[in-house]
Amino acid sequence: MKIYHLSAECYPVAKVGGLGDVVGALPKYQNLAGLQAAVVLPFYDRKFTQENEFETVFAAATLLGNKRYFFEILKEKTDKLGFELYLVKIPGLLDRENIYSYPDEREQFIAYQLAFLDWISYSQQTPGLIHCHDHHTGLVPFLLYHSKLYTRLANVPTVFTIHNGQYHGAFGWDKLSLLPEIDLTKTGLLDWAGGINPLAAAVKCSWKYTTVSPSYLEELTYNSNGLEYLFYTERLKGTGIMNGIDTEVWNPQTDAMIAAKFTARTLAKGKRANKEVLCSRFELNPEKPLFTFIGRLVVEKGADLLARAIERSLLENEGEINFLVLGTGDKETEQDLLKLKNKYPEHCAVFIGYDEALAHQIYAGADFLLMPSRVEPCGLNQLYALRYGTMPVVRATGGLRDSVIDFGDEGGYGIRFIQDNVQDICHSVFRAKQLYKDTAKLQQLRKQMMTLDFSWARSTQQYIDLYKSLNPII
Ligand SMILES: Nc1ncnc2c1ncn2[C@@H]1O[C@H](COP(=O)(O)OP(=O)(O)O[C@H]2O[C@H](CO)[C@@H](O)[C@H](O)[C@H]2O)[C@@H](O)[C@H]1O
Repeated sequence: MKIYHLSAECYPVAKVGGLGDVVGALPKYQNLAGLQAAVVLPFYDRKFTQENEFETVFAAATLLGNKRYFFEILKEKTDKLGFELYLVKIPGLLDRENIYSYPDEREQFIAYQLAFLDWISYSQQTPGLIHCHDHHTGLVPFLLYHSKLYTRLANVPTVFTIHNGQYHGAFGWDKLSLLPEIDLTKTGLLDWAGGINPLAAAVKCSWKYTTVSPSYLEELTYNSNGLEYLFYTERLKGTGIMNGIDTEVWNPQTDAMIAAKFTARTLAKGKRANKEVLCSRFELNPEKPLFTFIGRLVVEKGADLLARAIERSLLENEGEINFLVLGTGDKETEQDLLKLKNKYPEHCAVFIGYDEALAHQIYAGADFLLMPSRVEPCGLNQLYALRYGTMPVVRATGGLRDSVIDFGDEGGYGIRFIQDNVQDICHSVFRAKQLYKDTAKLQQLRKQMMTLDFSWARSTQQYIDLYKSLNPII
C-alpha cells in the first residue's frame, strides 16, 4: 500500500536545510526495505523541475476561500530518485522559484494540502498511510478526519514528524474561510493560543508524531516556542527516531563535489588535499587548524554568538587557528561576520550564500565543525562531518547530544560543551587546538569517526515498525 510523504522540501528538487535531506533520503531507503513510499511536494520553478520530464496524472480545481484555483499533479517520469515524486502545480500560487517567504505563504501551503487531499479523494485512492513533515503539511491530519469532503479517507493513519518545533506556521482565525467545510465542533483541535496553529493541530490529530532524535522528544516539553504544555500532555503519542544520512550522497569515497576522494585508509592524504584546495580558495594558511560553521545564520543555531566567539578565540590563540563560515540568514549576523572577515582576513573567511558543492568541500577539507546550536532537533551537519573525518564541536543539545560523544569520555570522538555562550565555545576551540597538535591521536579519532554508522538502515526500520503498528498491511 502506498505511503505518501508530504513536505515543503526534498533534495535534490528543493532544499533549504535538513528537512530536504531527510525527505530526499528516507523514502528511498523505505522503498529499498520493501515499502511503497512516494513524495508529494509543492511545485517550484527550479533547476530540477526545469531539467526533468513530468507527466500530468491528475488535474482539477480547488476552492481556497472564494477563489477557485486550477491545479495539476505532475509525476516525475523515471522515478530516478528512488521513489515516485509528485508535484502540486497551481498557476499563480505554486509555480515560483523560492520555497519560503512569500507574503501569501499561508495560502500557498493551504492550497498545496487541499490539492493533495482532493487528488487522493477524487482519484479513489486509499493510501496505507500519510506521513506529514513540519507545519507546512500540518493541517492534513485535521482535514482528513474532520472535513466532510474527505470522510472516505477517515481511516487512513497519519504520522507527523517534527523537524523543527520552533516554527508553527500559525495564523489568525480570520483565515478559517480558506479551509473547506469542516466540523465546527472540532475547531478546538486547530487552536492554540487564540490562533490556528498547524503544528499544534498536527500533534493533536495525527495518530502518532515523531521527533528527529530521542532527546528532542523530551526537549519539546520545555522548549517549543509556546507548545510546551501540548507536548507534555501528548507525550505518549510521540516517538524519537534519530535521522540517518544518505550514504550515497554523502560518501567521501565517491563524492563528485570534493577535490580529492578518500577513505578511512587514505584519510590523511585526502583530508590534506581537500584542505589545501579549500584554503587556497579562501586565502587561509592550510598549516593551521581550520574551524568551520555551515548553516542557517539564525539564533536557533547559535549563529549570533559566532562573530564574538571567533574574535575572542583568534585573540586568545594568537592567530594560531583559522575559521571559515558558510551560511545565510539574519542580516545583522551576516554583517557582523563580514566585518570580522575584513578585520582578520588572514584568519577568517566568510561566504554568505547557499552553496551545496562548497558545503561538501568544507566537510571534506575542514578539521573541526562548530555547532553552537541553542536548539538542534537532530542536526545532520555533525553526521556529515563525522563521515568525512571532520571532528564536530557541538553544544550538547537534542540530536547533537544523541550523536556526539566527547573524546575525553570512553569511546568518544568529538567535542561537547554545555552552555550556549561565547566562553564555552572558546574553551572548546582551545581544546580542539590542543588536540590538533597531537597528530597521532587526532588521526586515530578521525578514523574512528569515519567508521561510525549513521546510515538510514536502523532508522528506516524504526519508521517501518511505527507504520506497521498503525497499519499492519502496509
Ligand atoms: N549556506 C549553506 N550552503 C550549503 N548547504 C547548507 C547551507 N546551510 C545549510 N546547509 C545544509 O543544510 C543542511 C542543514 O541541515 P540541519 O539538519 O543541520 O539543519 P536544519 O535546521 O535546516 O534542519 C532541521 O531539520 C533537520 C532534519 O530533520 C534536523 O536535523 C535539524 O536539527 C532541524 O533543525 C545540511 O545538509 C547543510 O550542509
